[in-house]
Amino acid sequence: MAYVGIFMAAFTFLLLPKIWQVLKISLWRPYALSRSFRKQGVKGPSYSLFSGSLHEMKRLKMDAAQIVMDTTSNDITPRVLPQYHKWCPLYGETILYWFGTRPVVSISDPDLAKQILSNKFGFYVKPKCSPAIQALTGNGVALVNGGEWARRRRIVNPAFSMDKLKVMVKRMATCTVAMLEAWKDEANAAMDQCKTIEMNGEFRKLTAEIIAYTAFGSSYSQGKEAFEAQVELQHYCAASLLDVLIPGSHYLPTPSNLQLWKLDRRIRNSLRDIIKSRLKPKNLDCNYGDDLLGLIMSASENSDIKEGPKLNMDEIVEECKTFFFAGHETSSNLLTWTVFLLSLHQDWQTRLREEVLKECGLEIPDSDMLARLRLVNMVLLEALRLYCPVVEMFREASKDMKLGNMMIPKDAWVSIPLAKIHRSKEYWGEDANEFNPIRFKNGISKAANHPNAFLAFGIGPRTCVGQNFAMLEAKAVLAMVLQRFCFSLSSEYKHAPVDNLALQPQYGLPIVVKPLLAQNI
Ligand code: HEM
Repeated sequence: MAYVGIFMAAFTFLLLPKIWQVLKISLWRPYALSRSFRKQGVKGPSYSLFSGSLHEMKRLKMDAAQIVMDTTSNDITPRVLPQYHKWCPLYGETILYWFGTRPVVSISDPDLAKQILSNKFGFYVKPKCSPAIQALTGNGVALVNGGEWARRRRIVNPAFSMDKLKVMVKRMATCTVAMLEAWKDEANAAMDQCKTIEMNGEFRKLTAEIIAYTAFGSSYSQGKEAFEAQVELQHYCAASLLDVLIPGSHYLPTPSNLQLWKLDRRIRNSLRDIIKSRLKPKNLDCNYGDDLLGLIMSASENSDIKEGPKLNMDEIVEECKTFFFAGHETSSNLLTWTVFLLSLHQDWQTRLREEVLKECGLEIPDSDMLARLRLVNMVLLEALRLYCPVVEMFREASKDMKLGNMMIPKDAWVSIPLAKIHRSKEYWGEDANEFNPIRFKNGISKAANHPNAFLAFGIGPRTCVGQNFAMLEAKAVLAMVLQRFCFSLSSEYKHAPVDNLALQPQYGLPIVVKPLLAQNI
Protein backbone atom coordinates (compact mmCIF):
# COMPACT_ATOMS: atom_id res chain seq x y z
CA MET A 1 0.00 0.00 0.00
CA ALA A 2 2.82 2.31 0.95
CA TYR A 3 4.39 1.74 -2.49
CA VAL A 4 1.17 2.73 -4.20
CA GLY A 5 1.10 5.91 -2.14
CA ILE A 6 4.69 6.74 -3.04
CA PHE A 7 3.95 5.99 -6.69
CA MET A 8 0.86 8.23 -6.65
CA ALA A 9 2.80 11.02 -4.97
CA ALA A 10 5.66 10.72 -7.50
CA PHE A 11 3.12 10.68 -10.33
CA THR A 12 1.38 13.75 -9.00
CA PHE A 13 4.49 15.78 -8.27
CA LEU A 14 6.82 14.68 -11.07
CA LEU A 15 4.85 13.39 -14.01
CA LEU A 16 1.67 15.42 -13.92
CA PRO A 17 3.41 18.78 -14.43
CA LYS A 18 5.31 17.26 -17.38
CA ILE A 19 2.11 15.89 -18.90
CA TRP A 20 0.44 19.25 -18.40
CA GLN A 21 3.40 20.95 -20.08
CA VAL A 22 3.17 18.64 -23.10
CA LEU A 23 -0.58 19.13 -23.36
CA LYS A 24 -0.17 22.87 -23.04
CA ILE A 25 2.44 23.08 -25.81
CA SER A 26 0.93 20.57 -28.18
CA LEU A 27 -2.81 21.23 -27.71
CA TRP A 28 -3.80 24.22 -25.67
CA ARG A 29 -1.30 26.75 -27.05
CA PRO A 30 -1.93 25.96 -30.75
CA TYR A 31 -5.68 26.16 -30.11
CA ALA A 32 -5.45 29.43 -28.18
CA LEU A 33 -3.01 31.04 -30.61
CA SER A 34 -5.00 30.01 -33.68
CA ARG A 35 -8.04 31.64 -32.09
CA SER A 36 -6.20 34.77 -31.12
CA PHE A 37 -4.68 35.15 -34.61
CA ARG A 38 -8.06 34.51 -36.25
CA LYS A 39 -9.49 37.41 -34.21
CA GLN A 40 -6.71 39.57 -35.63
CA GLY A 41 -7.66 38.47 -39.15
CA VAL A 42 -4.73 36.04 -39.61
CA LYS A 43 -5.67 32.56 -40.79
CA GLY A 44 -3.88 29.47 -41.99
CA PRO A 45 -3.93 25.68 -42.32
CA SER A 46 -5.27 23.87 -39.31
CA TYR A 47 -2.82 22.52 -36.75
CA SER A 48 -2.05 18.75 -36.65
CA LEU A 49 -0.96 17.26 -33.35
CA PHE A 50 2.86 17.47 -32.90
CA SER A 51 3.64 17.81 -36.62
CA GLY A 52 1.71 21.08 -37.11
CA SER A 53 1.88 21.83 -40.85
CA LEU A 54 5.11 19.90 -41.51
CA HIS A 55 3.51 16.85 -43.11
CA GLU A 56 1.45 18.98 -45.48
CA MET A 57 4.51 21.09 -46.35
CA LYS A 58 6.59 18.01 -47.00
CA ARG A 59 3.89 16.55 -49.26
CA LEU A 60 3.48 19.81 -51.18
CA LYS A 61 7.27 20.03 -51.64
CA MET A 62 7.46 16.46 -52.89
CA ASP A 63 4.65 17.09 -55.39
CA ALA A 64 6.24 20.36 -56.50
CA ALA A 65 9.55 18.59 -57.07
CA GLN A 66 7.85 16.59 -59.86
CA ILE A 67 6.88 19.69 -61.83
CA VAL A 68 9.03 20.71 -64.78
CA MET A 69 8.41 24.35 -65.60
CA ASP A 70 8.30 26.06 -68.96
CA THR A 71 11.88 27.22 -69.58
CA THR A 72 10.80 30.78 -70.25
CA SER A 73 8.80 31.10 -67.02
CA ASN A 74 10.37 32.79 -64.02
CA ASP A 75 7.39 32.17 -61.75
CA ILE A 76 9.13 29.79 -59.37
CA THR A 77 6.86 30.16 -56.32
CA PRO A 78 4.59 27.16 -57.07
CA ARG A 79 7.72 25.01 -57.20
CA VAL A 80 9.91 26.54 -54.53
CA LEU A 81 7.36 27.78 -51.99
CA PRO A 82 4.39 25.53 -52.82
CA GLN A 83 2.91 25.97 -49.36
CA TYR A 84 2.37 29.70 -49.89
CA HIS A 85 1.18 29.10 -53.43
CA LYS A 86 -1.56 26.89 -51.99
CA TRP A 87 -2.31 28.84 -48.83
CA CYS A 88 -2.29 32.47 -50.00
CA PRO A 89 -5.44 32.21 -52.18
CA LEU A 90 -7.17 30.48 -49.23
CA TYR A 91 -6.00 32.58 -46.27
CA GLY A 92 -4.52 35.83 -47.61
CA GLU A 93 -0.99 37.23 -47.69
CA THR A 94 -0.28 36.92 -43.95
CA ILE A 95 -0.53 33.29 -42.87
CA LEU A 96 -0.24 31.38 -39.61
CA TYR A 97 1.19 27.88 -39.91
CA TRP A 98 3.08 25.43 -37.70
CA PHE A 99 6.62 24.01 -37.63
CA GLY A 100 5.65 21.17 -35.32
CA THR A 101 4.22 22.93 -32.28
CA ARG A 102 5.96 26.22 -33.16
CA PRO A 103 3.72 28.93 -34.66
CA VAL A 104 5.11 30.66 -37.75
CA VAL A 105 3.62 33.84 -39.19
CA SER A 106 4.52 34.45 -42.80
CA ILE A 107 4.92 38.13 -43.70
CA SER A 108 4.97 39.36 -47.31
CA ASP A 109 4.76 43.10 -46.65
CA PRO A 110 8.17 44.83 -47.10
CA ASP A 111 7.30 47.45 -44.44
CA LEU A 112 6.72 44.73 -41.85
CA ALA A 113 9.76 42.80 -43.11
CA LYS A 114 11.83 45.92 -42.50
CA GLN A 115 10.43 46.29 -38.98
CA ILE A 116 11.45 42.70 -38.24
CA LEU A 117 14.90 42.76 -39.82
CA SER A 118 15.87 46.24 -38.62
CA ASN A 119 14.55 46.02 -35.07
CA LYS A 120 16.96 48.26 -33.16
CA PHE A 121 16.79 46.30 -29.95
CA GLY A 122 17.30 42.91 -31.56
CA PHE A 123 13.93 41.60 -30.35
CA TYR A 124 13.60 39.41 -33.46
CA VAL A 125 16.46 36.94 -33.15
CA LYS A 126 17.82 34.20 -35.39
CA PRO A 127 15.99 30.98 -34.43
CA LYS A 128 17.97 28.16 -32.89
CA CYS A 129 18.86 25.59 -35.57
CA SER A 130 18.97 21.82 -35.32
CA PRO A 131 22.40 20.43 -34.29
CA ALA A 132 22.87 19.10 -37.84
CA ILE A 133 22.37 22.55 -39.38
CA GLN A 134 24.67 24.07 -36.75
CA ALA A 135 27.36 21.54 -37.60
CA LEU A 136 26.94 22.40 -41.26
CA THR A 137 26.74 26.18 -41.17
CA GLY A 138 29.01 26.68 -38.18
CA ASN A 139 27.76 28.31 -35.01
CA GLY A 140 29.28 31.57 -36.22
CA VAL A 141 28.19 35.15 -36.79
CA ALA A 142 25.24 34.04 -38.96
CA LEU A 143 23.57 32.08 -36.15
CA VAL A 144 24.43 33.70 -32.81
CA ASN A 145 22.41 36.51 -31.25
CA GLY A 146 22.65 39.57 -28.97
CA GLY A 147 26.01 40.72 -27.56
CA GLU A 148 27.69 37.58 -28.87
CA TRP A 149 26.61 38.47 -32.41
CA ALA A 150 27.76 42.12 -32.04
CA ARG A 151 31.21 40.99 -30.82
CA ARG A 152 31.70 38.59 -33.72
CA ARG A 153 30.30 40.91 -36.36
CA ARG A 154 32.74 43.64 -35.24
CA ILE A 155 35.64 41.24 -35.68
CA VAL A 156 34.45 39.85 -39.00
CA ASN A 157 33.40 43.15 -40.67
CA PRO A 158 36.88 44.55 -41.44
CA ALA A 159 37.85 41.41 -43.37
CA PHE A 160 35.12 42.33 -45.89
CA SER A 161 36.04 45.99 -46.34
CA MET A 162 36.43 47.05 -49.97
CA ASP A 163 40.21 47.57 -49.77
CA LYS A 164 40.70 44.03 -48.45
CA LEU A 165 38.36 42.60 -51.08
CA LYS A 166 40.22 44.33 -53.90
CA VAL A 167 43.28 42.23 -53.07
CA MET A 168 41.15 39.08 -53.21
CA VAL A 169 39.93 39.74 -56.78
CA LYS A 170 43.27 38.45 -58.10
CA ARG A 171 42.77 35.16 -56.28
CA MET A 172 39.21 34.89 -57.60
CA ALA A 173 40.53 35.42 -61.16
CA THR A 174 43.31 32.83 -60.75
CA CYS A 175 40.79 30.12 -59.84
CA THR A 176 38.50 31.16 -62.71
CA VAL A 177 41.25 31.05 -65.35
CA ALA A 178 41.96 27.41 -64.47
CA MET A 179 38.29 26.46 -64.96
CA LEU A 180 37.95 28.37 -68.23
CA GLU A 181 41.14 26.84 -69.65
CA ALA A 182 39.63 23.40 -69.06
CA TRP A 183 36.41 24.43 -70.83
CA LYS A 184 38.39 25.74 -73.78
CA ASP A 185 40.42 22.53 -74.11
CA GLU A 186 37.26 20.43 -74.00
CA ALA A 187 35.49 22.59 -76.58
CA ASN A 188 38.50 22.66 -78.90
CA ALA A 189 38.68 18.88 -78.78
CA ALA A 190 35.11 18.64 -80.12
CA MET A 191 34.46 18.57 -83.88
CA ASP A 192 32.17 21.59 -83.84
CA GLN A 193 34.15 23.38 -81.09
CA CYS A 194 31.05 23.29 -78.89
CA LYS A 195 30.89 21.61 -75.52
CA THR A 196 27.93 21.02 -73.23
CA ILE A 197 28.94 21.81 -69.67
CA GLU A 198 26.88 21.32 -66.50
CA MET A 199 27.28 24.82 -65.13
CA ASN A 200 25.87 24.37 -61.64
CA GLY A 201 28.47 21.71 -60.82
CA GLU A 202 31.23 23.82 -62.38
CA PHE A 203 30.28 26.94 -60.45
CA ARG A 204 29.96 25.01 -57.19
CA LYS A 205 33.49 23.70 -57.64
CA LEU A 206 34.72 27.14 -58.64
CA THR A 207 33.14 29.07 -55.76
CA ALA A 208 34.39 26.40 -53.32
CA GLU A 209 37.90 26.89 -54.75
CA ILE A 210 37.56 30.66 -54.52
CA ILE A 211 36.35 30.69 -50.93
CA ALA A 212 39.04 28.14 -49.92
CA TYR A 213 41.71 30.24 -51.63
CA THR A 214 40.49 33.61 -50.34
CA ALA A 215 39.86 32.23 -46.86
CA PHE A 216 43.06 30.26 -46.42
CA GLY A 217 45.64 31.55 -48.94
CA SER A 218 48.69 29.36 -48.58
CA SER A 219 46.85 26.77 -46.45
CA TYR A 220 44.43 26.38 -49.32
CA SER A 221 44.69 22.63 -49.94
CA GLN A 222 44.15 21.80 -46.25
CA GLY A 223 41.17 24.17 -46.20
CA LYS A 224 39.72 22.47 -49.25
CA GLU A 225 39.76 19.15 -47.43
CA ALA A 226 37.68 20.59 -44.61
CA PHE A 227 35.25 22.13 -47.03
CA GLU A 228 34.85 18.89 -48.97
CA ALA A 229 33.66 17.24 -45.76
CA GLN A 230 31.26 20.17 -45.29
CA VAL A 231 29.76 19.54 -48.74
CA GLU A 232 29.17 15.90 -47.75
CA LEU A 233 27.50 17.07 -44.56
CA GLN A 234 25.13 19.23 -46.56
CA HIS A 235 23.49 16.18 -48.14
CA TYR A 236 22.48 14.89 -44.70
CA CYS A 237 21.08 18.24 -43.65
CA ALA A 238 19.09 19.07 -46.79
CA ALA A 239 17.26 15.73 -46.50
CA SER A 240 16.20 16.34 -42.89
CA LEU A 241 14.98 19.94 -43.12
CA LEU A 242 11.26 19.24 -42.79
CA ASP A 243 11.53 16.30 -40.40
CA VAL A 244 9.65 16.54 -37.12
CA LEU A 245 12.37 17.08 -34.51
CA ILE A 246 12.15 14.57 -31.65
CA PRO A 247 13.79 16.16 -28.58
CA GLY A 248 17.10 14.47 -27.70
CA SER A 249 17.22 12.41 -30.92
CA HIS A 250 20.44 14.11 -31.99
CA TYR A 251 22.27 12.38 -29.10
CA LEU A 252 21.34 8.88 -30.32
CA PRO A 253 24.04 6.94 -32.18
CA THR A 254 21.90 6.38 -35.28
CA PRO A 255 23.78 5.65 -38.54
CA SER A 256 23.12 9.17 -39.83
CA ASN A 257 24.16 10.80 -36.51
CA LEU A 258 27.37 8.71 -36.46
CA GLN A 259 28.19 9.85 -39.98
CA LEU A 260 27.36 13.44 -39.09
CA TRP A 261 29.65 13.38 -36.01
CA LYS A 262 32.45 11.82 -38.04
CA LEU A 263 32.26 14.50 -40.72
CA ASP A 264 32.00 17.25 -38.13
CA ARG A 265 35.15 15.94 -36.40
CA ARG A 266 37.00 15.83 -39.71
CA ILE A 267 36.06 19.44 -40.51
CA ARG A 268 37.04 20.71 -37.06
CA ASN A 269 40.35 18.89 -36.96
CA SER A 270 41.43 20.18 -40.39
CA LEU A 271 40.45 23.75 -39.54
CA ARG A 272 42.14 23.60 -36.11
CA ASP A 273 45.36 22.41 -37.75
CA ILE A 274 45.34 25.36 -40.14
CA ILE A 275 44.75 27.85 -37.35
CA LYS A 276 47.44 26.28 -35.16
CA SER A 277 49.95 26.49 -37.98
CA ARG A 278 49.24 30.22 -38.29
CA LEU A 279 49.76 30.79 -34.59
CA LYS A 280 53.32 29.50 -34.53
CA PRO A 281 55.78 31.02 -34.49
CA LYS A 282 53.76 33.65 -32.65
CA ASN A 283 53.41 36.66 -34.86
CA LEU A 284 54.44 39.68 -32.83
CA ASP A 285 52.72 42.33 -34.93
CA CYS A 286 49.57 40.20 -35.05
CA ASN A 287 49.67 40.03 -38.83
CA TYR A 288 48.41 36.60 -39.76
CA GLY A 289 48.10 37.14 -43.52
CA ASP A 290 45.76 38.86 -45.97
CA ASP A 291 43.37 35.96 -46.49
CA LEU A 292 40.00 35.91 -44.65
CA LEU A 293 41.34 33.69 -41.88
CA GLY A 294 44.40 35.91 -41.35
CA LEU A 295 42.31 39.08 -41.35
CA ILE A 296 39.92 37.66 -38.76
CA MET A 297 42.75 36.40 -36.56
CA SER A 298 44.43 39.83 -36.72
CA ALA A 299 41.15 41.69 -36.09
CA SER A 300 40.44 39.43 -33.13
CA GLU A 301 43.87 40.14 -31.60
CA ASN A 302 43.86 43.86 -32.33
CA SER A 303 40.26 44.67 -31.52
CA ASP A 304 39.51 46.86 -28.54
CA ILE A 305 36.48 44.78 -27.68
CA LYS A 306 35.49 45.38 -24.11
CA GLU A 307 32.72 42.87 -23.68
CA GLY A 308 33.90 39.27 -23.64
CA PRO A 309 37.10 37.64 -24.78
CA LYS A 310 38.43 37.75 -28.31
CA LEU A 311 37.69 34.85 -30.62
CA ASN A 312 39.15 31.56 -29.39
CA MET A 313 40.20 28.65 -31.56
CA ASP A 314 36.75 27.00 -31.63
CA GLU A 315 35.03 30.27 -32.45
CA ILE A 316 37.40 30.87 -35.38
CA VAL A 317 36.69 27.33 -36.58
CA GLU A 318 32.95 28.10 -36.50
CA GLU A 319 33.46 31.35 -38.46
CA CYS A 320 35.47 29.49 -41.14
CA LYS A 321 32.63 26.99 -41.52
CA THR A 322 30.15 29.86 -41.73
CA PHE A 323 32.11 31.58 -44.53
CA PHE A 324 32.33 28.42 -46.51
CA PHE A 325 28.68 27.54 -46.16
CA ALA A 326 27.31 31.08 -46.51
CA GLY A 327 29.76 32.01 -49.23
CA HIS A 328 29.94 29.20 -51.71
CA GLU A 329 26.44 27.80 -52.28
CA THR A 330 24.85 31.22 -52.58
CA SER A 331 27.51 32.59 -54.94
CA SER A 332 27.54 29.51 -57.17
CA ASN A 333 23.78 29.70 -57.53
CA LEU A 334 23.89 33.39 -58.39
CA LEU A 335 26.32 32.56 -61.22
CA THR A 336 24.25 29.56 -62.32
CA TRP A 337 21.00 31.49 -62.65
CA THR A 338 22.69 34.48 -64.28
CA VAL A 339 24.16 32.22 -66.97
CA PHE A 340 20.74 30.59 -67.37
CA LEU A 341 19.08 33.98 -67.92
CA LEU A 342 21.79 35.16 -70.30
CA SER A 343 21.43 31.96 -72.34
CA LEU A 344 17.75 32.71 -72.81
CA HIS A 345 18.30 36.43 -73.42
CA GLN A 346 21.01 36.44 -76.06
CA ASP A 347 20.54 40.18 -76.65
CA TRP A 348 21.62 40.82 -73.07
CA GLN A 349 24.51 38.40 -73.39
CA THR A 350 25.78 40.43 -76.37
CA ARG A 351 25.29 43.75 -74.54
CA LEU A 352 27.21 42.51 -71.51
CA ARG A 353 30.05 41.13 -73.65
CA GLU A 354 30.36 44.51 -75.37
CA GLU A 355 30.51 46.25 -72.02
CA VAL A 356 33.11 43.83 -70.67
CA LEU A 357 35.31 44.15 -73.77
CA LYS A 358 35.02 47.94 -73.60
CA GLU A 359 35.96 48.20 -69.91
CA CYS A 360 38.38 45.27 -69.49
CA GLY A 361 39.48 44.42 -73.02
CA LEU A 362 40.91 40.90 -72.95
CA GLU A 363 42.73 41.47 -69.67
CA ILE A 364 42.08 39.74 -66.38
CA PRO A 365 39.70 42.23 -64.74
CA ASP A 366 40.76 44.11 -61.61
CA SER A 367 38.46 45.72 -59.07
CA ASP A 368 38.47 49.13 -60.82
CA MET A 369 37.38 47.58 -64.10
CA LEU A 370 34.69 45.56 -62.32
CA ALA A 371 33.33 48.71 -60.70
CA ARG A 372 32.63 50.15 -64.16
CA LEU A 373 30.50 47.18 -65.30
CA ARG A 374 27.08 48.82 -64.87
CA LEU A 375 25.07 46.50 -67.09
CA VAL A 376 26.66 43.41 -65.57
CA ASN A 377 25.70 44.74 -62.15
CA MET A 378 22.08 45.29 -63.24
CA VAL A 379 21.83 41.78 -64.68
CA LEU A 380 23.24 40.24 -61.48
CA LEU A 381 20.68 42.14 -59.40
CA GLU A 382 17.86 41.01 -61.67
CA ALA A 383 19.10 37.41 -61.37
CA LEU A 384 19.16 37.83 -57.58
CA ARG A 385 15.60 39.13 -57.68
CA LEU A 386 14.16 36.35 -59.84
CA TYR A 387 16.28 33.47 -58.53
CA CYS A 388 17.36 34.62 -55.05
CA PRO A 389 19.69 31.97 -53.55
CA VAL A 390 18.06 32.43 -50.11
CA VAL A 391 14.33 32.07 -50.74
CA GLU A 392 13.04 32.62 -47.20
CA MET A 393 14.37 34.12 -43.93
CA PHE A 394 13.21 33.36 -40.39
CA ARG A 395 13.28 35.21 -37.09
CA GLU A 396 12.00 34.39 -33.59
CA ALA A 397 10.20 36.93 -31.39
CA SER A 398 12.22 37.09 -28.15
CA LYS A 399 9.26 38.77 -26.41
CA ASP A 400 5.64 39.58 -27.23
CA MET A 401 5.84 42.04 -30.11
CA LYS A 402 3.39 44.33 -31.88
CA LEU A 403 3.87 44.02 -35.62
CA GLY A 404 1.56 46.21 -37.70
CA ASN A 405 -1.90 45.34 -36.39
CA MET A 406 -0.82 41.97 -35.04
CA MET A 407 0.52 40.71 -31.75
CA ILE A 408 3.35 38.22 -32.31
CA PRO A 409 3.70 36.12 -29.15
CA LYS A 410 7.09 35.39 -27.58
CA ASP A 411 8.82 32.34 -29.15
CA ALA A 412 6.74 32.50 -32.35
CA TRP A 413 8.67 32.60 -35.61
CA VAL A 414 8.12 35.02 -38.43
CA SER A 415 9.03 34.03 -41.97
CA ILE A 416 9.87 36.41 -44.79
CA PRO A 417 9.48 34.64 -48.16
CA LEU A 418 11.87 36.68 -50.32
CA ALA A 419 11.11 34.73 -53.48
CA LYS A 420 7.45 35.74 -53.12
CA ILE A 421 8.09 39.42 -52.30
CA HIS A 422 10.56 39.61 -55.20
CA ARG A 423 7.82 38.86 -57.72
CA SER A 424 4.89 40.71 -56.21
CA LYS A 425 3.16 42.75 -58.91
CA GLU A 426 2.19 45.28 -56.26
CA TYR A 427 5.84 46.29 -55.79
CA TRP A 428 7.51 45.29 -59.06
CA GLY A 429 4.74 46.07 -61.55
CA GLU A 430 2.97 43.95 -64.13
CA ASP A 431 6.26 42.58 -65.48
CA ALA A 432 7.31 41.26 -62.05
CA ASN A 433 7.94 37.79 -63.44
CA GLU A 434 9.85 39.02 -66.49
CA PHE A 435 13.61 39.40 -66.85
CA ASN A 436 14.11 43.16 -67.12
CA PRO A 437 17.48 44.32 -65.73
CA ILE A 438 16.72 47.91 -66.74
CA ARG A 439 14.56 48.23 -63.62
CA PHE A 440 17.84 48.47 -61.64
CA LYS A 441 19.24 51.37 -63.70
CA ASN A 442 18.80 53.82 -60.80
CA GLY A 443 19.94 51.44 -58.09
CA ILE A 444 18.26 48.94 -55.80
CA SER A 445 16.07 51.27 -53.77
CA LYS A 446 14.45 52.75 -56.91
CA ALA A 447 13.99 49.45 -58.76
CA ALA A 448 10.56 48.78 -57.23
CA ASN A 449 7.86 51.07 -55.90
CA HIS A 450 8.93 50.09 -52.39
CA PRO A 451 12.56 50.76 -51.30
CA ASN A 452 12.78 47.47 -49.37
CA ALA A 453 11.19 45.12 -51.88
CA PHE A 454 14.63 43.74 -52.82
CA LEU A 455 15.83 41.49 -50.01
CA ALA A 456 18.34 39.12 -51.63
CA PHE A 457 21.05 40.05 -49.12
CA GLY A 458 18.67 40.81 -46.26
CA ILE A 459 18.45 44.28 -44.72
CA GLY A 460 19.21 45.86 -41.35
CA PRO A 461 22.12 45.10 -39.02
CA ARG A 462 22.24 41.43 -40.01
CA THR A 463 22.47 42.08 -43.70
CA CYS A 464 24.87 39.79 -45.57
CA VAL A 465 28.44 40.54 -44.51
CA GLY A 466 29.74 38.96 -47.72
CA GLN A 467 27.62 40.84 -50.26
CA ASN A 468 30.48 42.91 -51.70
CA PHE A 469 32.59 39.77 -51.86
CA ALA A 470 29.78 37.94 -53.66
CA MET A 471 29.14 40.73 -56.17
CA LEU A 472 32.86 41.17 -56.95
CA GLU A 473 33.25 37.43 -57.38
CA ALA A 474 30.19 37.13 -59.64
CA LYS A 475 31.28 40.11 -61.76
CA ALA A 476 34.84 38.80 -62.13
CA VAL A 477 33.75 35.28 -63.10
CA LEU A 478 31.01 36.45 -65.45
CA ALA A 479 33.27 39.00 -67.15
CA MET A 480 35.91 36.35 -67.75
CA VAL A 481 33.34 33.89 -69.15
CA LEU A 482 31.93 36.57 -71.48
CA GLN A 483 35.42 37.52 -72.70
CA ARG A 484 36.10 33.95 -73.80
CA PHE A 485 32.83 32.17 -74.65
CA CYS A 486 29.38 32.55 -76.09
CA PHE A 487 26.83 30.21 -74.59
CA SER A 488 23.30 28.91 -75.05
CA LEU A 489 20.90 26.61 -73.23
CA SER A 490 21.22 22.91 -74.03
CA SER A 491 18.04 21.17 -75.24
CA GLU A 492 18.56 18.70 -72.35
CA TYR A 493 17.81 21.37 -69.75
CA LYS A 494 14.76 20.83 -67.51
CA HIS A 495 13.62 24.00 -65.73
CA ALA A 496 13.20 22.93 -62.12
CA PRO A 497 14.49 25.37 -59.47
CA VAL A 498 14.56 23.73 -56.04
CA ASP A 499 15.41 25.03 -52.56
CA ASN A 500 18.12 22.74 -51.15
CA LEU A 501 19.25 25.25 -48.51
CA ALA A 502 19.95 27.50 -51.52
CA LEU A 503 18.06 27.79 -54.81
CA GLN A 504 19.48 25.26 -57.28
CA PRO A 505 18.48 23.77 -60.63
CA GLN A 506 17.20 20.31 -59.62
CA TYR A 507 18.55 18.61 -62.75
CA GLY A 508 21.60 20.83 -63.22
CA LEU A 509 22.17 23.45 -65.88
CA PRO A 510 23.60 22.02 -69.12
CA ILE A 511 24.93 24.89 -71.23
CA VAL A 512 26.54 24.73 -74.66
CA VAL A 513 29.71 26.84 -74.66
CA LYS A 514 31.69 27.87 -77.72
CA PRO A 515 35.06 29.64 -77.48
CA LEU A 516 35.10 33.04 -79.17
CA LEU A 517 37.57 32.64 -81.99
CA ALA A 518 38.66 36.27 -82.05
CA GLN A 519 39.62 36.08 -78.38
CA ASN A 520 42.62 33.81 -78.22
CA ILE A 521 42.89 33.90 -74.44
C1 HEM B 1 24.98 35.75 -53.86
C2 HEM B 1 25.57 35.52 -52.73
C3 HEM B 1 24.95 35.69 -51.38
C4 HEM B 1 23.64 35.85 -51.01
C5 HEM B 1 22.41 35.92 -51.91
C6 HEM B 1 23.61 35.96 -49.57
C7 HEM B 1 22.46 36.17 -48.83
C8 HEM B 1 22.45 36.39 -47.48
C9 HEM B 1 21.28 36.71 -46.71
C10 HEM B 1 19.86 36.85 -47.28
C11 HEM B 1 21.66 36.90 -45.43
C12 HEM B 1 20.77 37.30 -44.26
C13 HEM B 1 20.13 36.11 -43.66
C14 HEM B 1 19.18 36.50 -42.56
O1 HEM B 1 19.11 37.67 -42.17
O2 HEM B 1 18.48 35.60 -42.08
C15 HEM B 1 23.08 36.64 -45.36
C16 HEM B 1 23.83 36.70 -44.20
C17 HEM B 1 25.17 36.37 -44.16
N1 HEM B 1 25.99 36.11 -45.23
FE1 HEM B 1 25.48 36.08 -47.16
N2 HEM B 1 24.88 35.86 -49.10
C18 HEM B 1 25.74 35.69 -50.15
C19 HEM B 1 27.11 35.57 -50.12
C20 HEM B 1 27.86 35.53 -48.97
C21 HEM B 1 29.30 35.38 -48.92
C22 HEM B 1 30.20 35.28 -50.15
C23 HEM B 1 29.66 35.34 -47.61
C24 HEM B 1 31.02 35.19 -46.97
C25 HEM B 1 32.11 34.89 -47.58
C26 HEM B 1 28.44 35.49 -46.83
C27 HEM B 1 28.38 35.51 -45.46
C28 HEM B 1 27.25 35.81 -44.74
C29 HEM B 1 27.24 35.91 -43.29
C30 HEM B 1 28.43 35.67 -42.36
C31 HEM B 1 25.94 36.26 -42.93
C32 HEM B 1 25.39 36.49 -41.52
C33 HEM B 1 25.47 37.95 -41.16
C34 HEM B 1 24.95 38.24 -39.76
O3 HEM B 1 24.06 37.54 -39.29
O4 HEM B 1 25.44 39.21 -39.18
N3 HEM B 1 27.38 35.60 -47.69
N4 HEM B 1 23.53 36.35 -46.62
